[in-house]
Amino acid sequence: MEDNLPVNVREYQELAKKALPKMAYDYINGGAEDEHTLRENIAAYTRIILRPRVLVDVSKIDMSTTLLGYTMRSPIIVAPTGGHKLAHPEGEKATARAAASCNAIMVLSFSSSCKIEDVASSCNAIRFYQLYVYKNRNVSATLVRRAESCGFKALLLTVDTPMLGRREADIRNKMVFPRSGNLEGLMTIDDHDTTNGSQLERFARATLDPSLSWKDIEWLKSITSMPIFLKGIVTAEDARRAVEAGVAGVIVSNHGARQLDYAPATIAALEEVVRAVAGAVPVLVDGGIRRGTDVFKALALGARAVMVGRPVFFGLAARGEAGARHVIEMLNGELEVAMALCGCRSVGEITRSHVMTEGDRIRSLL
Ligand SMILES: Cc1cc2nc3c(=O)[nH]c(=O)nc-3n(C[C@H](O)[C@H](O)[C@H](O)COP(=O)(O)O)c2cc1C
Ligand SMILES: CCCCCCCCCCC(=O)C(=O)O
Repeated sequence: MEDNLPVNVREYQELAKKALPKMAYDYINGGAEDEHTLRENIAAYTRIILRPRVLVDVSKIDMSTTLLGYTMRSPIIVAPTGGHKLAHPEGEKATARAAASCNAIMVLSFSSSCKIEDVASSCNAIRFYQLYVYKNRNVSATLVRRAESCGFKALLLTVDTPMLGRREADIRNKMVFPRSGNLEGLMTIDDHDTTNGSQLERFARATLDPSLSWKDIEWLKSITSMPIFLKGIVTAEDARRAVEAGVAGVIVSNHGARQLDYAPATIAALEEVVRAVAGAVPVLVDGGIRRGTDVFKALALGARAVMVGRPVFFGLAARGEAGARHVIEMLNGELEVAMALCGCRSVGEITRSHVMTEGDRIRSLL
């Protein structure tokens, strides 16, 4: 057993910063433009207060929850993040093993540095696949088919990235993204311009399909039988359209504040989306979750589950598979304590009355 293991996500972030080259750390940590939304994703959680309930028998806490009929040990899912080989040579295979050992669902990114097949064979687990749509639809369709035949159980279509947000640290660092084995034989990336800006941004501009629109959900349904979630919804209007389009779930996400700066903090947008969806499909949320209490707050505001991005990446960078696993376990442990101290024995007992938002405080003064 190592001495002085980190005791929270913030300490993992510090270790990751020491362990990684600047270009990699800045890519993982950074957000778009002024990084206002990046700060707000975290700050908005700090403005929500918990309302503890006492004298409840909490000798048994059950954090399990279900999604699409799958039972998870806790409502924490590993968010899709690209390029895990930036953090560790084993890349997404290490993250997949970490998630599987915690019985947590991992969403494999379309821009993963390991092949879909290698991640699938690295260990047994329920996994979802995240999709971007390329201008060459056949490439995306092929990757979807490969994910489905590898046993992935759901598809998360990321809808907030018709083009890449301006991540100024990546532009400054001339960010170079690890090659994805997934594109071998499907697409060649000829980028000889090593002098200027972010290579990832150039590649995204050359390949992502900015014409993707609501009508393409039908196309996606026609090429897969996996249930489809839309990732990147932050308004009631889009949430209602998503339900009308017949998706299996909605993910309140601003892409970890890497796309549109001054988009709302996700925890601030969650209730609006939950109300609009009105129970038709499960609502998930990601962005800024660094504590078990954050998970608790998201569930109290109506999320079925949460996804966690950078914290797991930091764990992987700091201590490989063991670090990624420890991050998930720490968040689980913190959630368990939060539930006990709020008098909740199961996630079903976490209710809106367990939190007080800024809006609640203002309304109580009127
Ligand atoms: C380094 C990094 C890479 C990411 N890559 C992807 C990706 O390939 N596809 C995607 O849909 N979202 C991607 N995201 C966004 C995450 O899925 C998620 O929305 C976000 O990380 C949640 O915020 P958090 O990091 O504060 O937990 C990425 C985020 C980071 C930090
Ligand atoms: C194999 C590279 C695929 C590039 C597709 C678009 C770039 C997305 C990069 C990952 C991402 O979403 C991020 O936030 O970073």
